[in-house]
This record gives sequence, structure tokens and C-alpha cells, in this order.
Amino acid sequence: MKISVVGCGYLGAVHAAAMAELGHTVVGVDVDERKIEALSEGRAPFFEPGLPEILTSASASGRLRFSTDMAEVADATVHFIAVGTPQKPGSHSADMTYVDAAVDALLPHLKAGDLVVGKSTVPVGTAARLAATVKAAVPGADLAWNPEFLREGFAVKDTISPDRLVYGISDDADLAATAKAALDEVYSKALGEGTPLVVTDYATAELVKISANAFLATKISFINAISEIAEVAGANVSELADAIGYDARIGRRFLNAGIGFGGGCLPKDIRAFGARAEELGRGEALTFLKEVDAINLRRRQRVVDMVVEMLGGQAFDKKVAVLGLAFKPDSDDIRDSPALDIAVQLNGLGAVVSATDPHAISNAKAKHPQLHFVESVGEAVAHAEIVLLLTEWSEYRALTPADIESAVAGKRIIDGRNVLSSPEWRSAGWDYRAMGRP
Ligand SMILES: NC(=O)C1=CN([C@@H]2O[C@H](COP(=O)(O)OP(=O)(O)OC[C@H]3O[C@@H](n4cnc5c(N)ncnc54)[C@H](O)[C@@H]3O)[C@@H](O)[C@H]2O)C=CC1
Ligand SMILES: O=C(O)[C@H]1O[C@H](OP(=O)(O)OP(=O)(O)OC[C@H]2O[C@@H](n3ccc(=O)[nH]c3=O)[C@H](O)[C@@H]2O)[C@H](O)[C@@H](O)[C@@H]1O
Repeated sequence: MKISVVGCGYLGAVHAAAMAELGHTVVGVDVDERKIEALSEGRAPFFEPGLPEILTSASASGRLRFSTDMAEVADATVHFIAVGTPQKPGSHSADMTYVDAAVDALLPHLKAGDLVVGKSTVPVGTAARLAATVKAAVPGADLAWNPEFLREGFAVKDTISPDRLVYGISDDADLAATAKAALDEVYSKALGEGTPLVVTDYATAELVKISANAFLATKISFINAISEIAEVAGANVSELADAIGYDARIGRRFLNAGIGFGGGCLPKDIRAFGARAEELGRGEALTFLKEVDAINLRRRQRVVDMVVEMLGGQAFDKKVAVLGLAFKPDSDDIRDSPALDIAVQLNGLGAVVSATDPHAISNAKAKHPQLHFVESVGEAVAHAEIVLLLTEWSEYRALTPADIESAVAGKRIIDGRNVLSSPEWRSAGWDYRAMGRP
């Protein structure tokens, strides 16, 4: 199948390479010349495990190319839209200018029989609006919505072997059958392996995606709210999560309390969902998502307050080591990263923040050049009054007191992700604090 992917960021670059790896002929198009240059040379423009390998093998196969020229999509019959839908500045709504611009730029190159497939996360109602635009501009062309559920850090695996597929398709029976057949061919491998498929209307497909992210965000904020209570009650939120997680109706996954969720999706998606509900006159249905957001942001403040308290009432001029800047391990993505936010807040209080991360330093430096970035844990903790573990990269999870105690100025540590052993650190004489557990 000949496929184009418009937008080659964290989602689109992986999708393009994975589709080529599956045997399709793919062109990825992006307006960012540097990204396209890197991808064309077989280099991943961001850190994502497994992406370099499939970029190399798919490029060598001759089935994958990248371009900044939209005319290159002319050969393809299925066109994925994977551009960003960030939070609009000064608002909670999604900024739809990139999706609209991408579709407008695509229209002159579409032909009858082509299928435009939305992958970006969008406000409900977008697919119906864009389907009308596509059909009016190019008779015989159609649109489907095929939301994406990949997780950064596992993006290649999640794209090649998704846990489910969702097609939102036209209510015209003939168009719907053609769109479904095209998508079935795109995903023939996953479908052949028994991946569950939900075929539905546009609005449901759009809502499936945003509801999934809202549920995940709610689950994380739920356990973080409980961790606030556990902290004052002297309980252990990790053991509590294990215990409630044994109930299959609840499940243990996404019940890790800590400094909360960040990234380019969960935070902006719950806000955009609430904003869209208000536009639809049902704002009250999603008021709880404001609380989910507030609980989440409170976790960051809690760490800042804890640092000040542990440093005797003020952070000014105190050296603070920050381990982790990415919003989660195995990604270099710093969008709405709780770790980076905490580092910036402490810097604002006059602390001398020395921050490190295995892969996210250059992204963090570009956004917050005021912080002091170092390449290693050893440099970060040297003479630090306090150490903060904020992103649970495997090398930070494996830290022991012996690794760093001769370098620090004060044996204080905050385990923002509840991943270290408190008895081990305490018995080595550290003032060890976690998030909602002893
Ligand atoms: N990052 C993720 O893990 C996932 C993201 N999503 C959704 O996918 C969408 C994209 O997200 P990311 O890839 O993370 O964003 P991103 O910001 O990494 O990538 C977006 C790309 O689109 C390009 N772009 C913008 N306007 C364009 C245009 N007119 N023509 C061609 N390219 C254009 C940008 O240059 C950028 O490379 C968002 O709606 C997001 O919510 C959905 C599931 C997973
Ligand atoms: O729409 C999207 O872009 C994607 O958003 C999330 O994926 P992602 O943002 O890559 O990361 P997650 O693994 O969901 O983690 C999100 C945040 O929650 C935090 N988290 C996660 C789990 C947990 O138990 N506790 C917790 O604080 C992580 O540290 C991270 O900051 C969803 O998991 C994907 O299914 C979805 O496709």
C-alpha cells in the first residue's frame, strides 16, 4: 500500500517508519526542514528506543522516504495526518491550526479514491468538519479517524503491535466499506494477529481517544490524591496501590504515585476535553478533570515545599541536584515535564540547580537555558545539599547511597517516583523522603 504521513514528530516519524517496516511504501512529510533532513539520513530526530533501527532498515528497503514537499504525497492513496494539537496559548482548547493547515496543504494533491486518515488527537466534531472539506474539494476522496494510543518509550512496539485499533468512518455505507477495506490493508499484520478492532462513527472514535487519556490521567491523580492522605496519616501509598491493584476491576497499572503526569498529551488533552465539553454546553460533565489537573500540579508544588523544608526553610543559594528532566523515562520529551517544572521552580527560588538526564538535556537547555545542566549523576550531586530523583530512568532506579554519598554536601534525598528502597537509604544515614510512603 502507498501511504503518506503528514507530520513527522513523536507520533508521525514512528508511524511512517513502522508502516514501511510492515511492507508499505511510505513518504513522510513535515514542514520542519531539520527534522526531514535527519530522517532522510536515517537519523531519529528525537530519542525513541527502536526507532533508529527501523529507520535504518526501512530506508535501506527503499520503501521509506521523507520530504518537506507536499507534492510528494501524490502517489499515495492513504494519507495519515499526524501533526500536533498543542494547547492554545492563553486557553485550554486544542490549537487546531496545524491540523487545518496540513489538510489544506494536502487537498491539491488528493485524487478520487484517496483516504485521508486523522491520527492527531482532536476535539470531537473535527472529523465530520474535515470530511466535508475533503469531499467538497476532491469528489471521490474520503476521510476516516484512526486515533493513536502509542506510548512514548514503547512507540515502535505499540505501533507495530497495538492493543486495539479504532476506525471512525463515514456514515455512507459505500464510503465506509471502502475506508474500512483500506485501513484493514494498512493494518493487515496486526489484524491477522487478532488485534481487537472497533469500527465506529467519527465522534465515537474521537471521544475514545480523549476518554482513554482522561481515564489514565484520572487514575494517576486518584492515586496521587490518596498519597496526600497517606502522607499525613503515616500510611504507605505503594503498598495500598498493590493491595487495591489486585482487584482486577481496578488493576495495578497507572497507580504509581509520585510527582504526577506530564508530556505532550495527558495534560493538554484533559484541558482540551474540558474546553470542548463547555463549547458543547456540557462543561459540568467534565468538571472533575479540573480537579484531576489540580491534584496533578499540586504534586510538583509538594516537592518544591519539601525541598525548602528539608533545607531548613529556604532554598536560596543551596545546591540542588536534579536527576531526570524528561516527562518519563525512555523519552527525551520535556513537554509539560513535572521534573523540569520542579527544577525551574527551585531555580526561581534562588537554588543552584544542577540537572542531568540521560537523553533530555538538549531539549531542556533549549527551553530553560537558565538552569545548569551536567552530563552525569556524579557532576549533578557534587556538593549538593539535596538530591531529587524526578524521572525514574533505570540508571537512577539502581542508585545506591554508596554511589553518591561521598560527593554530596548533605545526605538528603527526595524520591519523586517512589522507586528507591527507603530502608536502604535511611540505614545509610540519609534523610530520605518519598511521595506518600515512608
Ligand atoms: N506523542 C505521542 O505519544 C502521541 C501523540 N498523539 C497525538 O498526535 C499528534 C502529534 O503529536 P506529536 O507527534 O507528539 O507532536 P510533535 O510536535 O512531536 O509533532 C508534530 C509534527 O507536525 C509537524 N507539522 C506541523 N504543521 C505541519 C504541517 N502543516 N504540515 C506538515 N507537518 C506539520 C511539526 O513540524 C512536527 O514535526 C497530537 O495530536 C498528539 O496529541 C497521539 C498519540 C500518541
Ligand atoms: O495520547 C498520547 O500521546 C499518549 O499519552 C499517554 O502516553 P505517554 O504520554 O507517552 O506516557 P504515559 O506512559 O501515559 O505517562 C504519562 C505521564 O504519567 C506519568 N505516570 C504514569 C503512570 C503512573 O502510574 N504514574 C505516573 O505518574 C508518567 O511519569 C508520565 O509523566 C498514553 O499512555 C498513551 O496511550 C497515549 O497514546
